[in-house]
Amino acid sequence: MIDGPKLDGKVMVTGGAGYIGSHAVLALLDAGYDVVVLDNLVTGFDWAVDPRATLVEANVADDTKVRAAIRDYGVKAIMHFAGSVVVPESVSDPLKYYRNNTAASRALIESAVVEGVPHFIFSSTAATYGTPEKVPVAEGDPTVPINPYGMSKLMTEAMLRDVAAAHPMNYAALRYFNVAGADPQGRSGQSTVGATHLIKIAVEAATGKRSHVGVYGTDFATPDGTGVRDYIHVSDLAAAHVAALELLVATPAESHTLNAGYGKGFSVLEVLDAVDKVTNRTIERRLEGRRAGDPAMLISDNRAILETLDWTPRHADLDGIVRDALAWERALAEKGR
Ligand SMILES: NC(=O)c1ccc[n+]([C@@H]2O[C@H](COP(=O)([O-])OP(=O)(O)OC[C@H]3O[C@@H](n4cnc5c(N)ncnc54)[C@H](O)[C@@H]3O)[C@@H](O)[C@H]2O)c1
Ligand SMILES: O=c1ccn([C@@H]2O[C@H](COP(=O)(O)OP(=O)(O)O[C@H]3O[C@H](CO)[C@H](O)[C@H](O)[C@H]3O)[C@@H](O)[C@H]2O)c(=O)[nH]1
Repeated sequence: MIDGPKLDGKVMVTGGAGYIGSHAVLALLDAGYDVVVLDNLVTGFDWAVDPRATLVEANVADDTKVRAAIRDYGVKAIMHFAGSVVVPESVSDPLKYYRNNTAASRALIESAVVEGVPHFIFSSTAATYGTPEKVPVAEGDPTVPINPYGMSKLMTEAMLRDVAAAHPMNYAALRYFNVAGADPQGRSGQSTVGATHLIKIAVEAATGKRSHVGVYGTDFATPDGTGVRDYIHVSDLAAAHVAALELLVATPAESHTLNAGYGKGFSVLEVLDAVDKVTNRTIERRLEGRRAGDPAMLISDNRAILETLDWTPRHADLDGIVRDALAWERALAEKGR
C-alpha cells in the first residue's frame, strides 16, 4: 500500500488467534493498520497473535465485552473469522454450528450496528453452494448447502445483506474455497489440533505425526474418483481481506459477496502426489469410504474477485502451498507443538 490505511480507527479481527485470522492480522499489520484481536481461544492460540496486535479474550457473542472493546479501541471495521469449521462435525452436531456460527454472528453484527462500526468482512465459504450444478461455480449460482456448516454461513450472509440495507454498514462476504499453506516468512501457519483439512493432514503424515492419509471416497464423479477442490494459499486470502477492506472504505454504499479461490481444481490424489514430490517421500494412502457432507467437486469462478478487488494472487501454485505448509509443520514439530 502506497498511501497507508484510509481507515479512521482500528480493525477488530475476530478469530485472529486461529489459522486464517492470524494471517489476516499479519497482512493488516504489514499494511500499517492497527489491530485488535477478539478470540476465545477455543481452537486458537494466544501465541499465534502477532505481538503488534492487542488480544482481547472473549466470545463474539458476549455483547458486553465486544461492545466495550469496540468503544475502547476505536474499532471502525470488523473482520469476522471466529467460528466452528469442521464440516462432518456440523453434520453430527448441527446446533453447535447454528450457535457458534449463526447466532454468535448475529450477536456480533448487532454489536457492530449498535456501536456504529461502518465496515464488516465475513468469512463465508464455498460450502454455501452445496453440490454445484456446474463448476466453476459463480456467486450468482444457487446456494443449496448440503451440510449445517454451509447453512450456518449462508444464514449469516443473509443477515449481513439485510442489515446493510437497513443500517449504515457495508460488508464483504468472502466465500473461501479450500484454504491451505502458511505464511511464506514462517510467522504463522495452521496449528489446529486434530485438524481435518487434507493438506494439513498430509504434511502431518510427512513429518511423522500421523502414520497415513485416508482418501475419503474414490467413487466420486471426478476424473480420478476422488474429491476435487480449489486450494487457495492463506497469505493470498489474507491479502484479499485487506483489499476488500480498502474497497469498503472507499465505497461505503456498496457491499460484495465474492468467491475467494484460484479457479483451478486438484483431486485428493493430485494433492497427495504434490506432497510426495515436495517431501521426496511416499506417504501411505488408505482408500476409505466417503465422509459425510462432502461434495464431489468445488472450483471457484473467481472472475468477480479479480475484477472487483485490487488483488492479484501471488502464491497460486500447489507445490508452493505444500512447501509452506510443510515448513510450518516442521517448525511446529521443533517447538513440540
Ligand atoms: N479453513 C478453511 O478452509 C476455511 C474455508 C472456508 C471458510 N473458513 C472460515 O474461516 C474462518 C476461520 O477458519 P480457520 O480455518 O482459521 O479456523 P480456526 O479454528 O483456526 O480459527 C477460528 C478461530 O476463532 C476462534 N473462535 C471460535 N469461536 C469463537 C467465538 N464464539 N468467539 C471468539 N472466538 C472464537 C477460535 O479460538 C479460533 O482462534 C471460519 O469462520 C471458517 O468457517 C475456513
Ligand atoms: O484426511 C482427509 C481429509 C480430506 N480428504 C478429502 O480432501 C478434500 C478436501 O477436504 P478438506 O477437509 O481439506 O476440506 P473441505 O473441502 O471438506 O472443507 C473446507 O473447505 C470448504 C469449502 O470448500 C469449507 O469452507 C470448510 O470450512 C473447509 O473445511 C475432500 O474431498 C475430502 O474428502 C481426504 O480424502 N482425506
